[in-house]
Amino acid sequence: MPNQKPLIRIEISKEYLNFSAGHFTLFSATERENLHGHNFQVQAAVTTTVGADGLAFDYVLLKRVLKTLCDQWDERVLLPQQSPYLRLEQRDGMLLAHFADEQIPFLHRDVLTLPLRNVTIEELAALLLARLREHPDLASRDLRAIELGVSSGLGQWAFSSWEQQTA
Ligand SMILES: Nc1nc2c(c(=O)[nH]1)N=C([C@H](O)[C@H](O)COP(=O)(O)OP(=O)(O)OP(=O)(O)O)CN2
Repeated sequence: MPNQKPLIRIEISKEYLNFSAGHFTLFSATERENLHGHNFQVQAAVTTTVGADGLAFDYVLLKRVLKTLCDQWDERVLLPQQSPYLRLEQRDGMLLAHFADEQIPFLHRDVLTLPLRNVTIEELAALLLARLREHPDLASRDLRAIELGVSSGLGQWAFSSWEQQTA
């Protein structure tokens, strides 16, 4: 067995890693929730190696990246760009969301569209994981696995995970 460095899992779950956002879940081409909001909570765990100095990497860096990502979504209504049920249209300085026979207007300052099929905790977790993975501050880290969780309320989480494929 080659001399492999020990792996360690570092978990970050801080109260301030959250974002308050509005959304509505789309259940079909004709059924959706009313617009409402959650205080979404975020947590993450990374699996990495530990150096000869007993340090994996300064996890403050991970907390900073997670906070930056949360802040980007905070205090906005989140809309999916890739839903099969929702069409987004720019008209008269507004963003119109077309759903079934409804036209839902939003001011640009209040809304953020995301490359998602639906604004669900599972889709939000997957997108946050992708953005964490591609963040330049983490690119040089020897990350072997990442798990990212998003919660829409106490006791309900979705976790998206990535693991380095061994050759
Ligand atoms: N698979 C998913 N299903 C649902 C999601 C989701 O993200 N993924 N989201 C919702 C809604 O956002 C809904 O607002 C959540 O409803 P609810 O469970 O009632 O939320 P509460 O925090 O109020 O939970 P309580 O059990 O009522 O305390 C629905 N489905």
